[in-house]
Amino acid sequence: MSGADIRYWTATPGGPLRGTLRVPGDKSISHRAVMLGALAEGVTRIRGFLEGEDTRATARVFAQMGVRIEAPSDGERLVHGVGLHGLRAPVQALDCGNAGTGMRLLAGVLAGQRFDSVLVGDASLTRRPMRRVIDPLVAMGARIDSQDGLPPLQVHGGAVLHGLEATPDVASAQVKSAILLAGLYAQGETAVLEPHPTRDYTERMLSAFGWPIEFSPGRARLSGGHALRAIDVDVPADFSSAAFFLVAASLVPGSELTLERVGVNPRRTGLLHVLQAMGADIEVRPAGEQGGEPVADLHVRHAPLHGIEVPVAHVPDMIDEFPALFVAAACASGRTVVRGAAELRVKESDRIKSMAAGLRALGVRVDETPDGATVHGGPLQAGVIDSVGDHRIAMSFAIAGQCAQGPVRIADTANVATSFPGFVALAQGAGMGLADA
Ligand SMILES: O=C(O)C1=C[C@@H](OP(=O)(O)O)[C@@H](O)[C@H](O)C1
Ligand SMILES: C=C(OP(=O)(O)O)C(=O)O
Repeated sequence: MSGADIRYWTATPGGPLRGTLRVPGDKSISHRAVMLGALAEGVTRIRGFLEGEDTRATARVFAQMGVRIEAPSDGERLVHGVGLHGLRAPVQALDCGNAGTGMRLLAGVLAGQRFDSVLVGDASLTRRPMRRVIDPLVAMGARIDSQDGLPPLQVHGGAVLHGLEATPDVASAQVKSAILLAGLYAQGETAVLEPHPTRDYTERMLSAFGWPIEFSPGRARLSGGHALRAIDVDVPADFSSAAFFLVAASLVPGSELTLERVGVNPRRTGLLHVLQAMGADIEVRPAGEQGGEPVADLHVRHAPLHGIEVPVAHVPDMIDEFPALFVAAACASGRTVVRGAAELRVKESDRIKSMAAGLRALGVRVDETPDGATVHGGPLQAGVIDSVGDHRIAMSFAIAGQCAQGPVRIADTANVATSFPGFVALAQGAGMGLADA
């Protein structure tokens, strides 16, 4: 990106956050709804689809393989499924943009096709490790080439896949999902036994699309040779997007905010438990089910936070929320210790390094470790932050700016559109001091 293209935000304390907000649709569910809708028989109607760059990239990839996807209104998609074997060979490389989820799950789908394909991504995605999906898929019979386990991935068509009992070392829903999606095309049974349970959206959605699957936390098992039948998918609001507002309203005196109909799958709500343990006042008001997922209105009021040792068992259930947690920790009294979170180093950026650098620029002491950090709460000063093109880093420092003693200027914020289009307007509407300049 040339200097002239870099977008900046300026975050300043704006006063209490108030009102009722609905954040955009869940990213993980939106990716999967397009994928399974494309491979199903019939027309899948998606409501609450995340209009983010990551999920739109996934929709474009399936359009390149002959799937008709209509967008009758904002957040709505009609996916005209082509059936499990109906995808067509793409003419060009399939561009997943910034999305690890898109690329890793697609690798599983493409491993079972008759045609060759190439998966590419942006500069950040091109640095992210793919061996974690390549190795189990190759063990199932797939043929995938890469340079040192990094994108682009060349997926060769016509491989005969067989089922496998996979025991990945890393707790990753993306790895589990890639294996299960390849398992749809495999002979025999495919099982995944995880080192720690991760989000189970692929399992729940396969079942809703009529594919026989057995699953329980940390375990999933299915066989090839069935069919997917189109359904309607009503996507709940994304907990990871709501997280920024949970932290901001907890930190800013006088705040009282309700986040409506947020997906509260237990594999996503680790931050809720951790913030509550730090003293946050968050009430979870169950609001039934949406798209087969539990949803709740989250009512948050300002409360003073104190540092804690984050229980390692919560780490996979809050993996995308650590940047926001680091800000909560910086504004809390005492120390917050994070361990067992080495996965943060292989996200859109090295999120331990990016958050430590940004917080230090605001005068906060952060001691990094290979798998976490200790954040010492204290006053935040004015400063300039580089988001390094990582959406969650940019939004986290917008929250930090609400508690700082002077303006926090954040460089390179355009990437927020990957997961949270409309963040600035929603944040301003809630009362945050945030200028897109
Ligand atoms: O399966 C998914 O939709 C996701 C899984 C997580 O990644 P890992 O599987 O790498 O932990 C998460 O960080 C990502 O934002 C979405
Ligand atoms: C890690 C993330 O997404 P992905 O892996 O899909 O790029 C994220 O959204 O924080």
